[in-house]
Amino acid sequence: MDTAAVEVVDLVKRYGATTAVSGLTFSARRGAVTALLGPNGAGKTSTIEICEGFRRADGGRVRVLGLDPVADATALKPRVGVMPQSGGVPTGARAAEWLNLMASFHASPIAPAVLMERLGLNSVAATPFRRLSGGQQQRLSLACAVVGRPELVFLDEPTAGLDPQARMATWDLVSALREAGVAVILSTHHMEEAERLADHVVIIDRGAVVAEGAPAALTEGRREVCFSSTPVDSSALLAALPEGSRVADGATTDGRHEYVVTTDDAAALGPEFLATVTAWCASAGVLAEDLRVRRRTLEDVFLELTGRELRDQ
Ligand SMILES: Nc1ncnc2c1ncn2[C@@H]1O[C@H](COP(=O)(O)OP(=O)(O)OP(=O)(O)O)[C@@H](O)[C@H]1O
Repeated sequence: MDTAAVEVVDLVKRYGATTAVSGLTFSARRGAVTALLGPNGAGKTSTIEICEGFRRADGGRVRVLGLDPVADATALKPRVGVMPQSGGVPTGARAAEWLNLMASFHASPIAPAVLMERLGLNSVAATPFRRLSGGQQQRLSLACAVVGRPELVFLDEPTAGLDPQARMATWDLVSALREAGVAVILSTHHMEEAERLADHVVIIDRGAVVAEGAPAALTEGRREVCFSSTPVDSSALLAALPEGSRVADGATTDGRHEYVVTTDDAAALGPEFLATVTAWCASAGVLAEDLRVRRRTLEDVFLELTGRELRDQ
């Protein structure tokens, strides 16, 4: 039982000339929630589908519950739940009938009625899949993924497009799975989702891991000094700060500017750094309004690592 739930080493996946995954390495613990975060096209779905045994890798090594997802697919099937990004249920299948059928394939499933209730699907129990709303389709796919009490479940963007109530119900279910000892691998674009649910976050960009750790560890010690004022000479402020500092200058609609000052060396952003910023403001005759030292969020860290610009993949 001490093997990882999922172990991915130097994974490579190509589609023709596109390298979707290029040397990706991470591992996911049993009984923990691991979130894969990354911009569109980062390679999350490709990685998940290889772990699910739906796609073959072009290089590297993947182990799921200690087994090979393709060669050992039969042994893994009853132990692993899968919620794909879309589909997975025949369009004509009625919600409750399909979930009952999925439950019948497992030795000791969760009662389908309990899942239907928990995920707010009772009112559409007799509705064919194609007539469900997008959010209802997702919730039915989630129910199908977990009904067999899997040891490991893959959830590819489980809350994309869900309303706040459905998102909360999904988060509660993921937390309950974790408490029951299930390993959950989820891909998401929601930073709050990763921060609230994940024990371990893997930030992926251009097919490789750019950072990983517990959400608190990823933001640990990362701070920035923020203030607003009339426009200042930000390059002069930068020159007064230690090497590795950065000053972001954002104009606001009322003609004032929001300044965000930070440094690459997290340990350097202490009382002296703040004093240097305020001393410079004093010398330049600048009244720094709303001055504060802010802890950086996972979203700040994510954008810093993966960039702010939209990409043409
Ligand atoms: N079947 C395919 N054929 C060709 N290219 C593909 C295929 N599937 C994915 N790709 C490409 O591989 C890259 C990675 O895609 P992937 O879906 O794995 O990323 P992702 O991180 O899941 O993205 P998103 O957040 O948008 O779902 C993208 O450039 C995508 O266009």
